[in-house]
Amino acid sequence: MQSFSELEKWVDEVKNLCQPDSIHFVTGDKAEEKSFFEELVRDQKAIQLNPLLRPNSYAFFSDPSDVARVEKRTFIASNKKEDAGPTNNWIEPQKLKKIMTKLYKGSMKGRTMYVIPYVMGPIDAPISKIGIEITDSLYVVVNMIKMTRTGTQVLDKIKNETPFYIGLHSIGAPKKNGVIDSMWPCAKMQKKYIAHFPDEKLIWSYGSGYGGNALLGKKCLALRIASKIAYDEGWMAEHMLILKLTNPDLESKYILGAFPSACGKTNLSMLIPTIPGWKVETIGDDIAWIWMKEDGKLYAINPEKGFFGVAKGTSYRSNPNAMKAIEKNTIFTNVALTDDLDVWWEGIDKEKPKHLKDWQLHNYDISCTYPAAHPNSRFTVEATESPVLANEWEDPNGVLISAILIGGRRPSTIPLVHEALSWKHGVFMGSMMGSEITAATISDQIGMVRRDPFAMLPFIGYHVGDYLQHWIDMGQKANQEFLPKIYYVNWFRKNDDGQFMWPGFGENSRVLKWIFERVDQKASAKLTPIGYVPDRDSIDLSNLDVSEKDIEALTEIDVNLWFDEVKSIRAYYKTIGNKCPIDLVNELNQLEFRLKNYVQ
Ligand SMILES: Nc1nc2c(ncn2[C@@H]2O[C@H](COP(=O)(O)OP(=O)(O)OP(=O)(O)O)[C@@H](O)[C@H]2O)c(=O)[nH]1
Ligand SMILES: O=C([O-])CC(=O)C(=O)O
Ligand SMILES: [Mn+2]
Repeated sequence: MQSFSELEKWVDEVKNLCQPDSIHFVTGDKAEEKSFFEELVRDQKAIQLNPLLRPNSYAFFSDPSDVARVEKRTFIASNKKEDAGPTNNWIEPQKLKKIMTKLYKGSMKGRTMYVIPYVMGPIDAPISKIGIEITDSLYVVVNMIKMTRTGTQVLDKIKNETPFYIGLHSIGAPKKNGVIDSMWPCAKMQKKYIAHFPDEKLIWSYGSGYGGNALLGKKCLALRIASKIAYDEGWMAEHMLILKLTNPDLESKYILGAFPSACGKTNLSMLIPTIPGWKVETIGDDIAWIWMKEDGKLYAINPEKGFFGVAKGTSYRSNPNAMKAIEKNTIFTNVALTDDLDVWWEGIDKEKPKHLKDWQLHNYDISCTYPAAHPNSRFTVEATESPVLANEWEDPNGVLISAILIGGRRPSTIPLVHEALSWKHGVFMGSMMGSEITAATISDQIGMVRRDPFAMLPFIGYHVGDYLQHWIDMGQKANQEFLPKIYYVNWFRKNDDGQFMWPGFGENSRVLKWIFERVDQKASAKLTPIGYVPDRDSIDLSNLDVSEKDIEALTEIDVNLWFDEVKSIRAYYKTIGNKCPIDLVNELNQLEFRLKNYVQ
């Protein structure tokens, strides 16, 4: 959409369709946010945490059917089926609109309809995008306020004819007269639809109130729709963290990391190095928008303004900076509650109290054997609460990218780190990336390995083959001298007892240091069929508590396992069909050739 009058017309249409009791335009000011939380507490939708322990913080508890993104109910309704590709659910757009229009009819009865003007990206960055979300969920509103730049200044931009993207969201639970609302009203699973119309750049979401299903700026706009816009316009929207790494000589580089949901982006983006003199600061923890400037170099911005992080497993030991960020002004979803109204989850430092309320607010004591917090429990907090936010985090010029990490949960085969031989080989590595399915998505296959190219499988708004070709093309267009190097990292390799061999978290700084020094051509490496791996002297393992045997295993290349991998990638490329880039098939053939000729 292009103009304020179009916006007014759309708001009016939605009002007539969804029939809310009232309409509220979100202004984004502090007094308004405060009154929203007061209303949420008064209506028993949220619990205010103990202000002495966790000031200005609130806990929400979702319906058990509404705890994560639902990929089965997520649709890319492109005009042509072919454009959605083999990795997306597709429905003919007119048919889907018909189904959803029926559902939206009267869906906001008894509720307020909120209009949220927001911008993804610093307000003046060249690739920032304006969005308008209409929602009937106040939970969504308070989360959007923390996660995006929201408010009246965005409407001013629209009045000045800046184009914008619209998204309609309803929890799909009209209030019935005389019936008391539940704490988290939403629709049944079969009625949830997270729909994208990429040809119109339109988002319709119905029936779920959770995270990436409902905060439409995040996965729906900043990834699925933006990935399609980026493909058409020649830039990239990626599921990546952005960090700033500074060495003891105070030289800095910016590094991106694509890991699937619940695979360590937030943790890496704010880690505290265990090696002296090094520093990591955060630019973003989930999404990066990447573009090429006239100098042929690649730059990135974080389109978000906050963190929607996994709570479970977060502790002062694993991620002290996240723990500090969430000491106040935080929204928690599906965590457990202590008797004195603070939060608790599995993996937090504090010992398990004798009594808790679990994430469904049931009494929970030591006799309970199931987890008290949901594995996908989350915190929402503004980036500015982080003690390690980089100064340039909202520089509209973006930051220059030196290296791109990709990775996931692979219990075997993939070593701790290896460097791509070239950009194309790096794209090959990204294309074959696999990971165990985690609790960030509702699935009956949690724990199984699936291919997840550049951690974007659930977020590519078009054909995966075109997406991979776009990656190759971006590298070809860039100034070759300044192309970021690509690294495959794996913090999750396991030993025969099923234990992680690499301590991870702060110790990952050792790998970051090697990468930093590789970019500067200071660290050495061993050339192997799969790429460059660190040799023993080039990676800093001083004062590290890992056995010789495990270090050996972490960097070992098991040729037989790699032959299995090649076979499996070949089968996977078949599923991409004739749009699978020929360059990637060549890379696969070359990998097989190098493996056959490898003498260890
Ligand atoms: N073993 C191990 N676990 C890790 C490491 N880094 C993160 N984790 C665990 O992985 C889980 C998810 O980590 P996050 O950093 O929240 O993952 P994310 O990629 O930001 O997840 P999304 O927000 O879903 O995109 C948490 O339970 C962490 O404790 C690591 O280096 N080693
Ligand atoms: O989108 C969500 O609900 C949370 C998230 O960051 C992810 O799953 O990658
Ligand atoms: Mn994510």
